[in-house]
Amino acid sequence: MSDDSHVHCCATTHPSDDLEPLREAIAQAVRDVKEKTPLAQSFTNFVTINLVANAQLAAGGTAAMSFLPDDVIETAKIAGANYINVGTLLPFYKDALPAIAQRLNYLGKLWVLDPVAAGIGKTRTAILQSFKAAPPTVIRANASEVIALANMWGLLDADNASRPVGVESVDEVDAAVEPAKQLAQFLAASAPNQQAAVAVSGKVDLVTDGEHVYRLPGGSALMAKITGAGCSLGGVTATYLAVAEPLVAALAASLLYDRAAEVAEAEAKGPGSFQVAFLDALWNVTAEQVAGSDIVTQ
Ligand SMILES: Nc1ncnc2c1ncn2[C@@H]1O[C@H](COP(=O)(O)OP(=O)(O)OP(=O)(O)O)[C@@H](O)[C@H]1O
Ligand SMILES: Cc1ncsc1CCO
Ligand SMILES: [Mg+2]
Repeated sequence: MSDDSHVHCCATTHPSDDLEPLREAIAQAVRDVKEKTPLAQSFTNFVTINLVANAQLAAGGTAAMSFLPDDVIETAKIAGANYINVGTLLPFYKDALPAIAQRLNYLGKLWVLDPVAAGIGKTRTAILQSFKAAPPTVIRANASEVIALANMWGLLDADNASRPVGVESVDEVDAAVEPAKQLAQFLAASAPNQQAAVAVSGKVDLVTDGEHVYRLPGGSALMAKITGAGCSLGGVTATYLAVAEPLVAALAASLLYDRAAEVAEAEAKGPGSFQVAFLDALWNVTAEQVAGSDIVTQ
């Protein structure tokens, strides 16, 4: 068998590559969530809060949504991981979110950040700035948000211009490779076991632990036609973070989303039926399908 045919055979059907240990850890994370039904707590936006909870349940976990600091901290004590999404802000968040992040970090509680609309508004900027001193373990965002946050935290050189973006990405995932690596390295430096990850969503998703970069092709363009695809991916990433290390959690969640989106697209007539089919597919996609996905490391 030539090298070419070997690569073709195994990348597309039954993978047998040097990612085998990582694939086994991803499969184990998917199985563990289905078996252990871990609780991941969310402090998230009002637009997509229902989809976040339903996606966490469909992946096999459980959900709890909280906003008041004492509620968040008490729930964090019984949750496996936590999720903060700054999509819709209220005045009290300006003090509450920095205090919550500090307390989570002090207690050693892991959390995932979705810096929705990073760069927009003084309040959001103050909140996201404050997280630099009490960082999450995983960041899940679109490319524009990753670039904006890395800039805000002073992790980039002047070449990477910062500008505010809305909730939709205006950048390609490839433009966020270096910002994502810088962010992951920064998170890892203050993380338990020095392990962290950044997941950048888009047509081809990208996940990095600060050292390695993994590109995840596939999914469906219809994901951009339902609100909360990204927000709920952050929530499901927290569900996996309750049972797995950050890199494995970020990969498992992003790959589950890609496979489930493909199943849903085949059944959907439009965005409405797509969202319903997508939730069903989150439930039905197997650990083997997730772990057997194409993962591009070049
Ligand atoms: N063109 C596309 N093709 C395939 N998958 C896509 C596409 N665009 C987005 N996705 C998928 O949609 C999910 C969310 O990614 P997206 O980049 O839209 O997040 P987002 O901008 O933060 O979304 P939101 O803030 O609306 O929740 C990911 O699973 C990603 O792979
Ligand atoms: C549409 C929208 N507006 C604030 S948060 C949100 C959900 C997608 O990020
Ligand atoms: Mg988003």
